[in-house]
Amino acid sequence: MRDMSMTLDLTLTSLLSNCDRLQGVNMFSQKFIRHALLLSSRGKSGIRCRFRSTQAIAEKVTDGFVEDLRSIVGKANVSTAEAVRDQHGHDESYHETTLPDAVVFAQSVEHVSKVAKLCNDNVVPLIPFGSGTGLEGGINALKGGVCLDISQMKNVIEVNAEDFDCTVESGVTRGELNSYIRDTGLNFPVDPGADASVCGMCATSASGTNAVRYGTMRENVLNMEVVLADGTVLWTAGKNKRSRKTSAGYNLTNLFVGSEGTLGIITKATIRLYGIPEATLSAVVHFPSIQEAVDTTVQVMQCGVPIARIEFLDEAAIDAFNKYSKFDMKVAPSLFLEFHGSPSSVEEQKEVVEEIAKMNNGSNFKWATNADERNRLWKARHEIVYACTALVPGSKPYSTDVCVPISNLPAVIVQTKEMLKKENLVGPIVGHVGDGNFHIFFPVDHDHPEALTKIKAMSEKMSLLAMEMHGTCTGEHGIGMGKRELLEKEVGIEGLRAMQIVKNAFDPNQILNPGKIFPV
Ligand SMILES: Cc1cc2c(cc1C)N(C[C@H](O)[C@H](O)[C@H](O)COP(=O)(O)OP(=O)(O)OC[C@H]1O[C@@H](n3cnc4c(N)ncnc43)[C@H](O)[C@@H]1O)c1[nH]c(=O)[nH]c(=O)c1N2
Ligand SMILES: O=C(O)C(=O)Cc1ccccc1
Ligand SMILES: [Mn+2]
Repeated sequence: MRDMSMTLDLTLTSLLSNCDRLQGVNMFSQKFIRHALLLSSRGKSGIRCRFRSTQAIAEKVTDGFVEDLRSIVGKANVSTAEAVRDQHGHDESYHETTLPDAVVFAQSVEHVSKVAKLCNDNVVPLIPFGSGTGLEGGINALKGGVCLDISQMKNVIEVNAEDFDCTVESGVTRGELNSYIRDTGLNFPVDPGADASVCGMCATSASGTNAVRYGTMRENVLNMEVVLADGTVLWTAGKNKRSRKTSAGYNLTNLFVGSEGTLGIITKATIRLYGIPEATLSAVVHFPSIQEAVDTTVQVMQCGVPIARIEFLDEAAIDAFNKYSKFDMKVAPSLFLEFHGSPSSVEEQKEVVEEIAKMNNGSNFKWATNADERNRLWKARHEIVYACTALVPGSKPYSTDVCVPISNLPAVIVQTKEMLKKENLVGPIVGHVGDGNFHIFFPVDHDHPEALTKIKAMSEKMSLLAMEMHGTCTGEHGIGMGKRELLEKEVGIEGLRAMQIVKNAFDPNQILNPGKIFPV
């Protein structure tokens, strides 16, 4: 990697030689900027990073640049059509669309590397696009530029069934992978509700309903092929490596997990697989209060039951769930459970959990033993966002995503519910409560900006409460656009600065997904 002074020189050179960017700035400011840049190049100013992060991005997707993109990936794999740019300018959340100038459909890592180099040389923003299912505006092109869609790279490179691992290209989704490996008796259990790309899941450090048993992406990625901003291709744990453990230097794999497209483009991932359990049993149980449902969860976890799924839905979420997925469950705070293991272990887990739930006044246990019933239940759980969205036609999802140590979960959920009542806000609550993680769903209608202001204030309050209770503002959706202002509060100014140093070292020209993660 280049050293920092060289980086700065390059940045300054490209800034000073591209004065078209300064045209909208008045003469006095232009003079000041030039002077400041020259001073900073001589090490006399503390504003270096500032200019790098805010001024270094050019909007230079000219016809010539688009031709250069076409010469790399072929004419058919570049689009500047408005509909295509629109489709790539937003994810599934409420964040309003911001269009890239061009969309490139990469077919190989060589394409990705050459496109990155071209963008870097021309200081053009580059935004990796997995499958567009994110919930924090991660793919919005805040500064225009090139959206790099890597969803067509769909090879499963290898499956090492005997080692319980496999390597996939960036476009393979978790559903596609699980269909592909079905005959091996293995599966990849990490399951955000959507059929996201595995590499996109690495990029957001995704998890979902069964992280409580199998971990999040962080625990399940062994290695990744990554393309850096300047086109360099590397493997985070070394080429062809897939050992379960390593103490070899810095953990680059973990650095790229959760980097949200801001440090590099993940073109392949080597991930862990698990045996499909011999026996599986699902259940639903209802409670008189949220407190009793969540207390049950805490006690189940504290008893060390190796539960595969323990999901909370409050009465508002159950109501939406019933209406959308045609169930008729009791409208009450509920837990959806799943046990995996040998028949005897599943039976033992069932007995312990049933007893704990009954002690907390859980009732109306319904057991789903056959695969069709179970699949119907979990499909509907995964569609809860759409169920909630359907309550307010024309709305888009705003999700909160706090996560706290399990013993603090009952207090945080109960206080959150009280805050909702006080603010007169409607928001179904669902949670991966075994991990101490839960979401409030807020429907956002962009015709009512005042409602969005209120929702944002509530979301911030919740995040601050979670942090106070030793938790995080995002357990699994990432910072994206929505949580940028909370990052410093969570990791402290020193933590934020360390992250910025890492960002600047990997992406000196600030081309990779600009405007994400870091506060504006
Ligand atoms: C109905 C529903 C339900 C859920 C969720 C979504 C939806 C629609 N999600 C969120 C979502 O599925 C999750 O964030 C995925 O990991 C996003 O993967 P995509 O491939 O869609 O990334 P997407 O294309 O949306 O990109 C997300 C971010 O990652 C970056 N990125 C994507 N691919 C990359 C790559 N190959 N290299 C580098 N950067 C890349 C992008 O630049 C962006 O910043 C979720 N999540 C969760 O954790 N738990 C859950 O329970 C749910 N539930
Ligand atoms: O279903 C989930 O677990 C999610 O993470 C998605 C989500 C988003 C917003 C509210 C509820 C659920
Ligand atoms: Mn979730």
